[in-house]
Amino acid sequence: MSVTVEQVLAALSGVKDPATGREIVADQVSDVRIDAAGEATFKIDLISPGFPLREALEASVVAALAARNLRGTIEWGLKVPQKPARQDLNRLPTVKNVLAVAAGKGGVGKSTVSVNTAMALHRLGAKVALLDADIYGPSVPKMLGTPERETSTTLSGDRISPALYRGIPVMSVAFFVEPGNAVVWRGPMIHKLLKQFLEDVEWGEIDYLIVDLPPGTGDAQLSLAQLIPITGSIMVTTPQEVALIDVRRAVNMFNKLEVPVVGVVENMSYYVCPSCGHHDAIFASGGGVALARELGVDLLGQVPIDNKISYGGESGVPVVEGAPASEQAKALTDVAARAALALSKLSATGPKRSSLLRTVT
Ligand SMILES: Nc1ncnc2c1ncn2[C@@H]1O[C@H](COP(=O)(O)OP(=O)(O)OP(=O)(O)O)[C@@H](O)[C@H]1O
Repeated sequence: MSVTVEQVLAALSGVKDPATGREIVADQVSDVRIDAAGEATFKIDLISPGFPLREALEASVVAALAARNLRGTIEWGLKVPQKPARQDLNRLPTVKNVLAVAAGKGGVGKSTVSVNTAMALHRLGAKVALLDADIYGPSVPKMLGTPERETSTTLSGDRISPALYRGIPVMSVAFFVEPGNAVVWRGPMIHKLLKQFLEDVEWGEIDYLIVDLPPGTGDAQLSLAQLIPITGSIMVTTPQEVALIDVRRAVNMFNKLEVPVVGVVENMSYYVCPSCGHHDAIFASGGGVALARELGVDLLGQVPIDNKISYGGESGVPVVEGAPASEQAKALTDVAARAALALSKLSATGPKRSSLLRTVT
């Protein structure tokens, strides 16, 4: 008996995306076709790259078809949802989502997480760009090595094309500020420069613009977070309680700005003994887990302290690119996939604010 396109769609009609709870036939199933042997093939667009719930979705699809004595071949695609329209988001009309990477204090690995998140999502098939807005220590270009293309202005002079590193468009304060002159540049000039990055840069069609914010919660951070149309933010911390206090302050800032905090990354979580593989919590343990619970957000991952990661930063080849099969790269790739999923869920289902506003004054 030959199957029809209508039968396949009818079978799939009850299947829901486990991330959003919405029926996939609404806008994720396309291109249903039946070959000469009567076998069905169709495309399902996932809402985020490296989709951790893909197996669950696949199982529901197979079960729904089997319930009607049907079978089919799935071709997986990627369609990242557009963030909900907000007035200030018009500044970046070709960018679907802006993910800010923030930290309560310096040196916790915020730039390392930014660069590896961008690289990991790029490797998973998303269109990614990276904005280094860390006015105090713009380190993104150094962490990415030599650019394939430098930044330049267009012939008309009113548009800027970003530099290209490993296939990722990048803009950085470092391209315009001599390292020793950063102090002179702070304040209104930096603000103006970043405004230009948002309004005059030809980012192209982008699923996720990753923004490396400066650490802390001072006036500079506040004005940047207001300037940049952030869809959601992730907080990078180390496990010690003293780092966590600063994170709470930073989360409070985002809450005041109504920017959802989508998750916490605990960096330098543990050390893996290279001889025996034992995991040692050299600083403290459980801080990130407790913080995520307190905020009512996901713990996006615990990243080990490891010289592969620091070497990746020093050498200009991020660990997710240089040693993709390593435990360290997998931990960082998981962080990226979970952050992307959280953002896509926000865009697909509307924002949910962190509960911190209720718990911290
Ligand atoms: N998980 C890790 N394992 C080993 N080294 C790490 C790890 N994370 C970060 N580092 C190293 O720690 C240093 C600080 O990291 P990074 O520059 O990413 O921090 P940051 O929070 O962005 O700092 P800043 O406040 O200067 O912007 C770098 O030398 C980096 O390579």
